[in-house]
Amino acid sequence: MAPNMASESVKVVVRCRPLNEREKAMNCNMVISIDSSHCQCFIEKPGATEEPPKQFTFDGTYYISHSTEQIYNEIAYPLVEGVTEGYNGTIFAYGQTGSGKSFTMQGVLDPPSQRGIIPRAFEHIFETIQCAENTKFLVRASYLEIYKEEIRDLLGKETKQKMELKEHPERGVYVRDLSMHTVHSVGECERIMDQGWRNRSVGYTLMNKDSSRSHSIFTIHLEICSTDALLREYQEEIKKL
Ligand SMILES: Nc1ncnc2c1ncn2[C@@H]1O[C@H](COP(=O)(O)OP(=O)(O)OP(=O)(O)O)[C@@H](O)[C@H]1O
Repeated sequence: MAPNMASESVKVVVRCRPLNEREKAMNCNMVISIDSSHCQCFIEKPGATEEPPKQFTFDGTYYISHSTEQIYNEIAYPLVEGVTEGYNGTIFAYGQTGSGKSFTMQGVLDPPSQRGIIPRAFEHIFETIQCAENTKFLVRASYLEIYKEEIRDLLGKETKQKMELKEHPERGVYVRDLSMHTVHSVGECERIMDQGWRNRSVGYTLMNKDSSRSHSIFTIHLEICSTDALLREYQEEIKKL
């Protein structure tokens, strides 16, 4: 873990992907190099070798040799651990088309080290649930897409229907009637993720032949309840009778 990372509530990390087929065919060179131990990223200006590279510092820097497993363990693990303790957490993947957002969040099955952050979070949460004593968990998932300024429920009955954005004085901003799906296992979560993924708006861009063309938000809602508290409540009710 990079120095001071544990104390930051917002961490910004950068991941560099390998050249794609199109870039290789155009004989492009890598212009990025990374010093992971100092969380630094260097960008050279192509053709200007005499100019010093531009230097940027992040909370974490990952090169083409790094796996999603490593990113999960260093960045996402503490955040998801916080969620299992009742805190809110968000992982926000940002970058131009073809930069590797889906590769990082959704991931691939092979090699296993490149499984995505979302399925790793499912596994992490269900492992916690299995080990927890005297605690009951309710896990629900929702998945929406924002495409051309319109919101769609990727897990709803009518995935093309435009949803409404609302604001509540206590709950904050929310999407009215967004479907929530109770999940009991990692497998069920994966099925829901795949189902929503198939409903996304996709298309071709010059940088990515399988571009998703939209923004999407996958949310895992976790309700945690101590069974001791439940038992006490139940005993109180019995006393009243
Ligand atoms: N770290 C990586 N290692 C190997 N291949 C990668 C890596 N990152 C991305 N790729 C490959 O690059 C291509 C584009 O990645 P991806 O679809 O994840 O981009 P994206 O940012 O989600 O794009 P869009 O916004 O257009 O949906 C994919 O073929 C993906 O497999």
